[in-house]
Amino acid sequence: MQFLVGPGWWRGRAITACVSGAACRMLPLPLPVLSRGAAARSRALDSLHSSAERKEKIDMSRFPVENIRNFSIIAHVDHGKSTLADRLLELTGTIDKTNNNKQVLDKLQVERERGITVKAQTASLFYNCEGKQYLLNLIDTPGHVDFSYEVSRSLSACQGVLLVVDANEGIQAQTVANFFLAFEAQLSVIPVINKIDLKNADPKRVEKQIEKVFDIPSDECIKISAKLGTNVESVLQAVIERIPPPKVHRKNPLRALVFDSTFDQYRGVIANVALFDGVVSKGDKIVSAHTRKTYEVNEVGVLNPNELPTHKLYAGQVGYLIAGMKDVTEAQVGDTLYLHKQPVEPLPGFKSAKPMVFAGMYPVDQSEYNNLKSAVEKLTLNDSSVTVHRDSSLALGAGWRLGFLGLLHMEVFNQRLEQEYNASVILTTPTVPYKAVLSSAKLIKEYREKEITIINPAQFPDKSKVTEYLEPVVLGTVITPDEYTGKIMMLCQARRAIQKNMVFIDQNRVMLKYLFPLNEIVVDFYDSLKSLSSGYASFDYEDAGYQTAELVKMDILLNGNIVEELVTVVHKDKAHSVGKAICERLKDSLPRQLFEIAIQAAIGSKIIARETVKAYRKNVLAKCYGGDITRKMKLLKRQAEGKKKMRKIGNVEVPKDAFIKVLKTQSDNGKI
Ligand SMILES: Nc1nc2c(ncn2[C@@H]2O[C@H](COP(=O)(O)OP(=O)(O)OP(=O)(O)O)[C@@H](O)[C@H]2O)c(=O)[nH]1
Repeated sequence: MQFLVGPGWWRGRAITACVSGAACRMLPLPLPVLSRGAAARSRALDSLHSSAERKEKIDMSRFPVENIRNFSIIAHVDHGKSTLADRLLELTGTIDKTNNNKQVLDKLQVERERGITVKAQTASLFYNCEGKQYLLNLIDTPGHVDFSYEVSRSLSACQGVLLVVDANEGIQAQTVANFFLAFEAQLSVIPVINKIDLKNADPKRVEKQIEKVFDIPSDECIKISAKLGTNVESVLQAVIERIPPPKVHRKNPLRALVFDSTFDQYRGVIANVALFDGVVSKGDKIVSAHTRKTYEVNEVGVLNPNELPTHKLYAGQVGYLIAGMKDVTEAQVGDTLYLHKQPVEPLPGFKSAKPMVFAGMYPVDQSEYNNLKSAVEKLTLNDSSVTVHRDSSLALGAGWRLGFLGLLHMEVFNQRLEQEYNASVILTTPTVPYKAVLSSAKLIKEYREKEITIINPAQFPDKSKVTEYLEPVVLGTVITPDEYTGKIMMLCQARRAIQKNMVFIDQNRVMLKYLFPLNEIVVDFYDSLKSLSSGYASFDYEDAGYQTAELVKMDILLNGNIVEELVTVVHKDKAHSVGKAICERLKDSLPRQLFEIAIQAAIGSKIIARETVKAYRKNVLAKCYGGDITRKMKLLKRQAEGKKKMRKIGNVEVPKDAFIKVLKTQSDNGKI
């Protein structure tokens, strides 16, 4: 197998001496005023939040660097990250133990409705062990590939991870992807085999997979049931024993990394920070290395999991900071904050997220443009992996072309706009970022470069002006029970994929690696894979650059007129089937009119698919029995004029809601 980790990498990690687990007390760390158990503490915290006057705050200097552990929980989708986080919050007294604690860190409505984590969440836990007071900063991360940018950013604030693997499903595609994110970041990895209570759980088999694929000895795996709470204490002990404290210097000038941020309409930007050096307190004057703007810190604190103000934050700690940043551009994820009087070298920050799909977004009603603009700006602050370019369209007016990490990401963004900002939007057909190497001197001059990226199909240059087209490709990993391998290989072939590797991770599970054109997997590949493997196969992918491709621009025409919003770029071999699908869908959403409507898909001047909406011949004389002949003539003339007028304009009048319906159906169905 190609990417097994070399032996011994794992054992080199730092280990902090820790006392035996038996002596650890699973108690909440009592604050001076909050010492009567979790319930009292919870009540006290409520009052802390409600009363700005409250003086007693946690003294964070009580947590020296050696008593701090910063870690993320990473896993494949649904392997139990958020449930494990619930149990850790309960065990440390951060929340009361009740039967209602289900994925408490998944706070967004979209997360609760879809049952998935889309946003990484931080929680600081206070834990007493052998007389020592530990500060454990936990970050619960999403599992779906579209949100892996959240995972990689979260890892920058950590020294270790809990790699959770389902005891029944075993290692899946995102387990591998997330493990390598942690491995490349040189973090300590604690494998946790979860759901051992399941009837079909086979932790021994999963241990062997972990040993084979990640070279982690099986005796390092911790077997738990996060749902029932079985053996979860050992996870806390392992965090203390196996994850090293952060390497930081409190005496140095402040260096705080902004690794996430959210927007609160009353308090402005709330930046999640990891302190690499120094100390920050309320009242400090700080500078953003990115914008060079100076701010006064209004509040610092930790997330417990709600905001809990503190006097200060010290190097090694992870918390939040509010400093009157009102404009969304002021709080860049990856920025370094430092003290006004003590400039420092900024931290490396993050590679920016690379969008995989682009779509046009427009307000349903243009009068809503400014409201939508403000909503998009605020939401992109909470989700910095979305890229935004201004755009406009003849039919839909002013809007944006947004870049997303995948279709689920696009759907979630849309849902959040609707739910959190009450915004109603139109999304156009999603497209992947193609490239063209230009041959036309005129175009090269216009674009000021020879190779251009096309994120709007309407701007796809003609073949006569191009040396070659390039399409984005990804290296995909499929993990499946062996019995589905044949069918999956056929599916991959149909998606123009090239096989790169195949390896057995145990007696009956196969890991396949394929190079896929991104366009072929971004929409419905995952659904097809799930349906032909009865839900057992998993899929993940990573960017693998570009390859030459025979691409064509496909226009959709209504009675000979191009519909700009429905222009798509497709591979030459797929043009017919995609064109047919769009025409059929458009036919369903256009009302019949007084004349026939030809819906056509065309490549250049060649029509490749056609549907017809029959004319609705209104019998305007139906109510004129007998009667006056001049009245009949008048009505017939009016009908003819109506037809003539539409034809004369040379355009079909598409009711706006019908048009919106087509665009919405496309993105809802995700079929194109
Ligand atoms: N039987 C059993 N079910 C579990 C256990 N842990 C989690 N689950 C269930 O597995 C499902 C997924 O759990 P989550 O905690 O949401 O998983 P996740 O990894 O956070 O999911 P994403 O954030 O969407 O990737 C839920 O229905 C949980 O109740 C366990 O130990 N045993």
